[in-house]
Amino acid sequence: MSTLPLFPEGQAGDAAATAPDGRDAMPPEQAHGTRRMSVLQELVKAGALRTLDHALAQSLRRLDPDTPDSVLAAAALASLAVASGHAGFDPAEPQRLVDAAIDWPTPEAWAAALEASRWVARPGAGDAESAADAPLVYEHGLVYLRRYREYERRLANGLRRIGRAVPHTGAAADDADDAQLPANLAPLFAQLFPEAATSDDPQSRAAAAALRHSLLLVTGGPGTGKTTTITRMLVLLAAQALEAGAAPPRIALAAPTGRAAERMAESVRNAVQALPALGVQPALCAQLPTTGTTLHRLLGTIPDSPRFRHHADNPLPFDVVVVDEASMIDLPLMAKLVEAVPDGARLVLLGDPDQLPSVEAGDVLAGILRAAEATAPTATFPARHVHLTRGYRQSAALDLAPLAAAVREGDTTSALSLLRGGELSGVHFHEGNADPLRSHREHLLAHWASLAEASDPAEALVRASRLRILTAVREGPQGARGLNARIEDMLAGTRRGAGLASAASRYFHGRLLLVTENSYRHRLFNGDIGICLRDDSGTLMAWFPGDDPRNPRPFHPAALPAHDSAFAMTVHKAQGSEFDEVWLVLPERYNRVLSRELVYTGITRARRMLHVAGSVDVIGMALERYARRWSGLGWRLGTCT
Ligand SMILES: Nc1ncnc2c1ncn2[C@@H]1O[C@H](COP(=O)(O)OP(=O)(O)OP(=O)(O)O)[C@@H](O)[C@H]1O
Repeated sequence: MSTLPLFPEGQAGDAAATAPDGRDAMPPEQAHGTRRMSVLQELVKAGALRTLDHALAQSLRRLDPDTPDSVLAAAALASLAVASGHAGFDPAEPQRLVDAAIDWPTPEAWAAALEASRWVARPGAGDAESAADAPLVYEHGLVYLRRYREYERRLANGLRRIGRAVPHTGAAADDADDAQLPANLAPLFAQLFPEAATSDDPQSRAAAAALRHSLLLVTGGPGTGKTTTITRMLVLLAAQALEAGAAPPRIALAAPTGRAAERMAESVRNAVQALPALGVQPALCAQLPTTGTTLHRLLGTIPDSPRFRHHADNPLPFDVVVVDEASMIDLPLMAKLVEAVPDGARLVLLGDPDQLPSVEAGDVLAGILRAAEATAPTATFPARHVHLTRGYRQSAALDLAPLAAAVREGDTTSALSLLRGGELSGVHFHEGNADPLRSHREHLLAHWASLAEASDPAEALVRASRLRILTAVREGPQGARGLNARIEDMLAGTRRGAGLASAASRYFHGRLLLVTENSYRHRLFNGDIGICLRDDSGTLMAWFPGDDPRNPRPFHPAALPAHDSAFAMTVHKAQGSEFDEVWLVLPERYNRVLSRELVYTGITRARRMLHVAGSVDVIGMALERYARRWSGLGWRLGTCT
């Protein structure tokens, strides 16, 4: 059997060398007169497949013309599933992926065809590698592209390895009570967590668990103290090493995007500054890291390669790896991260599980959490999970918590009555308003025009984060693309001496940019935001944040990786960022991407003021939908069915 060059890693979109010809051979089912059109043909006709998905099915058929139509369709759908955020495709619920009227095979017939196919591997056990010559894997009810099945398997194995190991520093992970601290740390613990003495304080529970366990999950909404807790936990680990006469722990702080890494480092610095007031010695505080890095930088990108310098055979040189915004990490990246964590090191994942899962194959954090919930710490998946619920960042200006809770729970009645009631400070509902660019033109335009007047690029980037339009969709009248085009026209009209003609020039002084692909060469990553401004010599450059926030890095606009404008951006792209004032603009009609996670993620990006523009019907439909993803991770971790 020939091995197919399917889906070069990280370049799924480029692999579509074959354009769909729309002429699918007559499927065996049709030859027997049972259906008029093959499932694959129906999918193509419905416009459900991407070129790449169809090309995969076509290559299988070229290699073996007898491949049943249902297997070809399953291959195309497994490919489409990854692009829709799933790890694999469930043939028992195809309408969850494609909601066109398709004459689907019965789950039984589909399963039988998959089981009999030469293209489909059926590994004997969840942790066994699947045969390299079969491009698909059918396992535990899901059809996977082999590569993604392998990522899932490697991730599960890696998590188990980390969780079972005895941490380098600290007490062994055993079944003793987490709250039982090493006696010599008790005084410091009491200083760090004064509330633990009088109440059941989940922050202190998380820190105590971290002393005993190598794999810790700390979750909670914005401002619930995840970073503060972890900073205090790191103090405990540093103190423990000091007492034992060991070297200080080597600690890495990382996040999936540069922006999130920066925010995390800033929160850690703030938390460290508060430590002396709690009586912590400055010498201990000095051992904590003050900078964060992206996961890509941590793992060491190799130019033009999806592989990293650090992996199982060249692990990261750290004893503790703390990763923020873990809900944004997709399956391939999480698998690579986990494999690069050395034996005996700790991995701490922080995140908000109610946010949107990663756009790419994911729901990884949710899968890990489900497994951690379902198991005792000594079982097959020894992870500790602490969920923080009390919000500490109560801004007097913005009373978001009640609305965020209603949205998170899908409680449409409460969410709408809170929005309409107008009593939450800082929250403004523009019911039925489909065009805030028109209704609030002056206010919005004044903000964008001010970017071009900043004294330097660093100041312009700070100003840029003061206001952002967030959209659910990219296309359509309420989509980021159309709004950006209109905003650019509006700005062109305001520029002195500039007629509309200058709107045609793509790059202009004050244009906000959003990078839409990872470029390891530029060290620019999907979601990074920059601004076009003229430098001292009058040359227009694109400025992006660097390691030092005071010194953004200039790039020639023509040399940038793929990018869009960023005056308006999708909620997906805004994950990990916060803005003083958020305008969440919802589409006029229901769209598949709407879900309660999307609305939750969108509204929780606001720091001081939130505007929601949309209809009651669309909000209601969004809150009814839960962005559940197909994943075998929970099952693979040995606990879920
Ligand atoms: N136990 C506590 N007592 C008082 N203030 C606290 C406590 N824990 C956290 N805070 C404060 O709450 C704010 C938010 O904390 P922190 O940044 O740790 O939250 P977070 O969950 O990491 O937030 P985000 O999700 O935005 O990253 C900070 O100002 C912090 O000082």
